[in-house]
This record gives sequence, C-alpha cells and structure tokens, in this order.
Amino acid sequence: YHMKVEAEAVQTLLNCRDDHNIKDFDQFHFSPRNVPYRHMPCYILKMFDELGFIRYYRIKRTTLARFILFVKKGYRDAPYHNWIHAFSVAHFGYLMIKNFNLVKDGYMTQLHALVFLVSCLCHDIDHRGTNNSFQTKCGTVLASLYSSEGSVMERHHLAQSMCILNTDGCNIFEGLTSEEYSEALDILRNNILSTDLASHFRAAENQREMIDQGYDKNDPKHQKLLHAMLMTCCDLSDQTKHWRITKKTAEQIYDEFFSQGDLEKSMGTAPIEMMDRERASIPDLQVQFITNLVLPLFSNLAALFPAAQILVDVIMKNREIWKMAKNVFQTYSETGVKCMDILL
Ligand SMILES: Cc1nc2ccc(C(=O)NCC(C)C)cc2n2c(-c3cc(OC(C)(C)C)ccc3Cl)nnc12
Ligand SMILES: [Mg+2]
Ligand SMILES: [Zn+2]
Repeated sequence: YHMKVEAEAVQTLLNCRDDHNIKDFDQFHFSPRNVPYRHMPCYILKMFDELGFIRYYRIKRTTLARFILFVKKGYRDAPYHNWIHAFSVAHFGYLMIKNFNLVKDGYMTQLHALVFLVSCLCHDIDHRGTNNSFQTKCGTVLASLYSSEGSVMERHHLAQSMCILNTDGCNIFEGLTSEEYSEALDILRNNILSTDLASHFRAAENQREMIDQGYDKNDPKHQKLLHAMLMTCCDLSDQTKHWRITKKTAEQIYDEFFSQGDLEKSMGTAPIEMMDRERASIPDLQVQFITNLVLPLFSNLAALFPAAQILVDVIMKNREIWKMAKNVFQTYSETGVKCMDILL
C-alpha cells in the first residue's frame, strides 16, 4: 500500500503563517503537547527553518513539507507512541540544539544536528503500541524480519524512515553531497537504533565513563555515545515537564502497556507485572523508572551541559509526587479505587 499526501495539505503547510507564534517555544519549560494538533507540522517546519537547515542544505520547502506530512501519516493512533510523541521528542531535540549551542560549541556538525532532528521525528514511526519482547513472543512479521539482530521495533522505524526518504518528492537529503548523504544515513541508523531500551542500558555505562573522562569533541566514539544519550533524553523529555504532563504521559504509557498485557493474557501467556493491570502499581513503577533510568541519564546530561540541571530538579520534584502518590494509592486501593484520577 502506498501512503498518499494530498497536494493541498502540502500547500496548507507551506502557507502556515508565523501568526501562531507561541511564547517561550524555545524554552525548556515549554510543553510541546500543548501545541494545537493541527499546528504541529507547521512548528516542525519552523524548527528546521530557524535552525538554518533549509538554507544550509538547500532543502526545498515543498520537499520538507511533504516529508513532514508523510512522517506524520506514518504514525499510528497508539495511546502513547503516536505523532504527538514524535512531535514532542523532536521539539526537545530542537531545544537542546538551541539552548546547549550544540553546533556553535562544536558538539555536533550542522549535518549531525539536521540528522538528529530528523531522527527524533522518525524514531518511532509505525509503532504498534507493543514492545520488542511482544514481537518475538508472538512471532509477529516484524520479529520474523528483525529478531535475529534484536531491536526489532527500532529496525522497523528505521526501515520506514528510509522508505519515506526514498519516496518521490520526500528526500530532504537530496541536496547533500554523496559523502554527506552516506554519513547522514549512518547517523540516522545509529540514532534510531539507540532508542532501544536494551542498547541504552549497554551504552549508559560508557556514557558515564565518557563524561568522567571529559568529552572529546573529536573522538568518533564519544560523538556516537553523545548522539545516543541525546536521543534517549529526547525520548524521555516528558519527564522534564510539569507534573500534569508527566502524569498524562504515564496514563498513556500504561494504557499501552496494559493493552499489551490484556493481549498476552488472551493469547495464553502471562504478562510481566508492568503490563498487568491487575498487578501493576503505577507510582511504584514510575519511582523505579525515574530512579534507575531517567535521573542517571539527565544527571549525565547536566554533567556535560550545566544548563540541564534545572531539568534534573524538575525530574526529582516529579519523583517526589510519585512517592506521595504511592501512599495515596495504598490507602485508596484498599478501598478498591485503583485509578490515576485520584492524583491531583
Ligand atoms: C514514563 C515512562 N515509563 C516507562 C516505564 C517502563 C518502561 C519500560 O519499557 N520498562 C522496561 C524495563 C525493562 C526497563 C518504559 C517507560 N517509558 C518510556 C520508554 C522508553 C524507552 O526507551 C528509552 C527511551 C531508550 C529509555 C522505550 C520505550 C518506552 Cl515506553 N518512555 N517513557 C516511559
Ligand atoms: Mg521507540
Ligand atoms: Zn519514543
């Protein structure tokens, strides 16, 4: 089947005016999830423009507009892994490029930054709301394609992204030289594959060592570790926002997890506790996730970019609320009320 993007949709996107100029769009406290859904493609276009990618790489605006609309169409309507998630991940990538001066201070070339933003936008394309172990356990088509290499979903997200780049009128990299092009695809691949949890755990130790040694801007291994770290930060950026966003994200994630758990039960296999709506305690799981994954990651980021310390502070504050929620949940769950609405 071939996805189609109507010509008038491309035209509408190209005409999107500067008039919806939201305040603080380039600040870390800004929540991209508050941008009106219909304006999101326009804000992606504006980010590419503002970061100078369109000029620098002679990207045709119609090509970029069509690419953005194809990527948006490539996302499914999953509770969490949908276009809004992709938009918020790309927005955080834009925030880091801008607020950490990643290109100006030599952490990335302009090409790396362009590919980084594209990677954020595409990193979960065609996600079905089920994770890698579900693919292998149920022997899905994607598992038959990729399970021998691992990172099943991420390899699919990469394949879908390549497919869009190879679609007529969507190749935003067509203006690159041949060596720039092959470097771009190499970085796109590494970036998207680094959003697999399993590869994050493997890389986390090396990232800590890299920071302790001191980041070497000319070391290709350091560059690759940095890209992976920044991709994971973007993927988890909802954790750096106000409690209301963090709570809503958790609701969407466990909506997805519990649906996978229901599916596994209906197929006769027992889901892990995190995906079992009968057993999971969301506040407990979130305190663990923040403690074991989110905080160490953003602490590494703040070690490299001191401006990220405010993000660590927000994450710790949100974890405190989850800890209070644990008690509230305990009292209420005795009375049978087991839902997130009881949280403020
Ligand atoms: C709020 C929040 N809670 C989560 C709770 C649990 C898990 C989970 O999968 N636990 C499995 C065990 C083995 C650790 C993920 C969660 N999660 C993610 C997420 C991150 C991902 O991968 C990177 C970005 C590389 C870490 C990939 C997929 C997802 Cl859904 N995004 N937000 C969340
Ligand atoms: Mg993913
Ligand atoms: Zn993601």
